[in-house]
Amino acid sequence: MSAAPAAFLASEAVERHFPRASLLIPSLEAALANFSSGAEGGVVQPVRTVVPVQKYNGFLGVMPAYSAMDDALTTKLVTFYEHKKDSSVPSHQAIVLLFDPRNGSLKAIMDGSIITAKRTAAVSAIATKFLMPADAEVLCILGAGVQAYSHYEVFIEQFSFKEVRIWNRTKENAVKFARSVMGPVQVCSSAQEAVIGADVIVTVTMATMPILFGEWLKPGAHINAIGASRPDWRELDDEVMKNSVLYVDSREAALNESGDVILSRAEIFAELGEVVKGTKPALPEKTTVFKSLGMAIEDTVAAKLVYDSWSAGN
Ligand SMILES: NC(=O)C1=CN([C@@H]2O[C@H](COP(=O)(O)OP(=O)(O)OC[C@H]3O[C@@H](n4cnc5c(N)ncnc54)[C@H](O)[C@@H]3O)[C@@H](O)[C@H]2O)C=CC1
Ligand SMILES: O=C([O-])C1=[NH+]CCC1
Repeated sequence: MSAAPAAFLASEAVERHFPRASLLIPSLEAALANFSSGAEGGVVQPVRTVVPVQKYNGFLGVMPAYSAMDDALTTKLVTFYEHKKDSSVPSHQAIVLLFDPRNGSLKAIMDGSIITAKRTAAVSAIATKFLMPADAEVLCILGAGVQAYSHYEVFIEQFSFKEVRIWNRTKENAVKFARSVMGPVQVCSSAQEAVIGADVIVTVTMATMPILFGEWLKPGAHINAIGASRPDWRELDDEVMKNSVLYVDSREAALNESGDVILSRAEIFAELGEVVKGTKPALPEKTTVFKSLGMAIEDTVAAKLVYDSWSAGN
């Protein structure tokens, strides 16, 4: 007897079954808490394997995870390449494979790019809910790529900022961003101009050297640091790292993969999952950094959401 053929869910299907990042917030909060609960949480997730493709300035990441609570088993394959200016190919491409955990059969192959964009933004929204200052009014986004759009969408839905600012290395992409999203966005000519006075900052660039400097920060600001996922890459300078309370998605990953954490030698205060569980405090009155590297378990719960909706015929 052979297993039923795996379903293929292309990006349109994934989008249809996962139309808003916020749909994933409850299951992501549970997954983050389970991840930070050790063996009791039932999450098995090794630090991802990353294969450098040096000749072409690219990387292949392999991200497997199993969640006993969700009874879901996946692996994501994600490539990330430094953007060539004239490239029509996205810098990040991904697929997620969903297996039947009872027998190892492949149940589905799905586009992973939308999942990556939305689950990352949803995790940042969770961190922001806990860590942003009580009277946050100004949101600043540094970068204008895929993650900038997904973060904007969920942040505008979940919070009520009075002002949104964007800066991008290539200004025309920041202008394009401001023209294509629903609400008003102020395009800034420098990162410094965008950051000064901001309450919540999202760094979503492919920078390998700092683009955010501590001297610009408003005390009490909250930063979601999403890029710089290699041990020798930075988005934040030492002053940001040393003068903030540092939260991470995974301690183990941060100490292996994050240049911002490794090179600054900043002390990790807590995993976000510990804050969700209530075993470590959120300190929204302090200047805080959430250093996100992206976890396989986030893809697992997203793939389950998509597959369950698809198989129910929604
Ligand atoms: N933490 C997580 O879970 C995840 C993190 N990421 C990371 O988020 C970042 C953004 O990803 P996407 O939006 O998908 O990429 P993208 O290629 O769509 O956008 C990248 C943006 O960075 C800008 N940029 C490129 N080089 C730069 C430099 N040297 N200095 C300043 N800006 C620069 C580009 O102009 C563009 O606006 C990347 O670093 C990516 O690896 C991506 C997926 C998940
Ligand atoms: O979690 C993820 O998929 C990634 N993090 C950095 C590059 C891709």
